[in-house]
Amino acid sequence: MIEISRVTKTHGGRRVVDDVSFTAGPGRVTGFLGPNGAGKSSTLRILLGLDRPTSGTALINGKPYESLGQPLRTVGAMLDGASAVPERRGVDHLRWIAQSNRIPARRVDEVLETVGLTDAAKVRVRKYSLGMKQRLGLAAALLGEPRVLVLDEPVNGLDPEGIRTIRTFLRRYADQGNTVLLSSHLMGEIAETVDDVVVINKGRIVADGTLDEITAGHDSLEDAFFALTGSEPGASW
Ligand SMILES: Nc1ncnc2c1ncn2[C@@H]1O[C@H](COP(=O)(O)OP(=O)(O)OP(=O)(O)O)[C@@H](O)[C@H]1O
Repeated sequence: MIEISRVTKTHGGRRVVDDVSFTAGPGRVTGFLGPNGAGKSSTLRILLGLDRPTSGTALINGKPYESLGQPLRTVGAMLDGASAVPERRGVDHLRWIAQSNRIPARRVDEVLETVGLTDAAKVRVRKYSLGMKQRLGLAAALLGEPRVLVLDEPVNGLDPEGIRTIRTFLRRYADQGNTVLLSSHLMGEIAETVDDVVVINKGRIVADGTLDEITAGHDSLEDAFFALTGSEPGASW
């Protein structure tokens, strides 16, 4: 369970996150949607303890990230899929994370299998395609068998097959009772993946509900999004 409550973040006097509140619950895939610069990453960074809010609270299973005993066992995060050292082999990247978080080495093989990277495990990350880097990022997020997943733009740059793979995985993961929060500015790709939708624009939440509630009265999530954010197709993304 993720609970964001009245979070505000100010940079140089400007509110880039402005009184943001929403929850993401177990068994659901929640899409955190908004145009570029809307405040998605800033909010997720606060949730994951990488930045401090100016005010408000962001809790994972009732606790701020800093108070989680073994954070990787509670929440898996992918903020940028390509964060591994390019000269490292995929398997070594995962082993390093496992070791430094006291996660058993057997998990490395398991998550490689889960994301379909077993055959590429010994290839250096610099040779990975974007989709393979995203899979590696997901594998790292899954190492600690967390019940909560937070993914920033997980389908960005993926081809349709890569998007389908991630979508199928997240659906299954949520169906097992886990909590999934993912951000995106790609409405078309996300509509088929999410159960709940939170829309942020210029730092403020402009809509929050189930996919059906948000799209009611519109032809698609994309149309709803443009109506809610007042943006034009292609204007900012
Ligand atoms: N450290 C910082 N100092 C100043 N401004 C910042 C800082 N971090 C973020 N911002 C600004 O806050 C706003 C929100 O950025 P953020 O990255 O959260 O948006 P986003 O919705 O994730 O968009 P994107 O998809 O483009 O990353 C932007 O205008 C950005 O320039």
